[in-house]
Amino acid sequence: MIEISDLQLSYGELEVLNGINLNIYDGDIYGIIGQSGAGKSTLLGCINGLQKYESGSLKVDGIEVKDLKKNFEIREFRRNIGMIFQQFAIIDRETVYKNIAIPLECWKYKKSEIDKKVKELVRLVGLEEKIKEKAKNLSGGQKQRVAIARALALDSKILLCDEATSALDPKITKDILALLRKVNETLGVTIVVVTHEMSVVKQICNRVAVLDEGKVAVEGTVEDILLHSPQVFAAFTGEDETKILPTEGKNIRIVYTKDSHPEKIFSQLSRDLGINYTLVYGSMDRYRDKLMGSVYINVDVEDVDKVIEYLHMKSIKAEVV
Ligand SMILES: Nc1ncnc2c1ncn2[C@@H]1O[C@H](COP(=O)(O)OP(=O)(O)OP(=O)(O)O)[C@@H](O)[C@H]1O
Repeated sequence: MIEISDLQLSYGELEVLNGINLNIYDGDIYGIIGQSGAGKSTLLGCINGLQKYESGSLKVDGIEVKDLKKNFEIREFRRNIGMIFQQFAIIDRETVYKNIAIPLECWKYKKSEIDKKVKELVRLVGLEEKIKEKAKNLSGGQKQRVAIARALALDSKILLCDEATSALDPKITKDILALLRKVNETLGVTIVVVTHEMSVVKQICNRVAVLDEGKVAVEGTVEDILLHSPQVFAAFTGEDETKILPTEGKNIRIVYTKDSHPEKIFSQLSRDLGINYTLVYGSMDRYRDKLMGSVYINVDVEDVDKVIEYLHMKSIKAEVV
């Protein structure tokens, strides 16, 4: 578990982390999203001990990271934390095999163990056929697969991803995110994903923190935020749905959840209540494997209470916006 409380870090006058509080639980795929300069990479650097925070606490499995002083303590600590980057950071002139073997060689594993582990990992990341290929001859997506395999070579329990898909096209991004999900599900690795892309959060994260000017602006499960306060994400998607709603009458947001698909209600609503309404706008999203979203309807001011009461009676989530 990663426990962060009141974390502060400045570069000279610039306060980059300004009281960060969040917990990342074992098995999470945790998204840290924010605009450029919000402090996301700095926070990742604190988690793996590369950045020294000034005050507050950051514990990984109970170990206060800033208390690690001796080289061997730091090395042992980092062994459990793999990291991947936007630009892959693998050695182009070496083969796929060698790139994955390097951390194992550094830790003086036996040749036979290295061989077994590297072969297991290339299978996991789907690169068996490229095992002898030089990294420079690989595509971006394949390079990121090598980087993931290398990051997991020492059986890391935590994988930190710093904009790991930002240099990839959408289809390859999807494949890499699916691979990260497989790593999380099959190996139980906790994954922390730093990104400025909402689509990345929606595809794989279970929890998310929105970082703004060195503070956590919002934190919670992605599902809850998508359902209850999607406007939080508007800055990242560029789609603030509430801006296009009519200014007359009252707008009601009806939410699709994993348990309720309210489409049937649209034909019944007018009939049962004897009122008119306008279907204004709807947006559907995939969140991991589910379809989620909301539909906005516009009703006359005098009808709003009975519409809300009716929807709630039918166990449909709805609110006036
Ligand atoms: N070594 C450093 N010295 C001085 N300032 C720094 C240093 N590293 C980062 N900064 C500044 O700290 C702020 C936060 O940087 P950081 O890289 O953590 O943000 P970020 O949210 O990851 O941004 P991006 O998405 O652009 O990578 C930025 O204003 C950056 O210019």
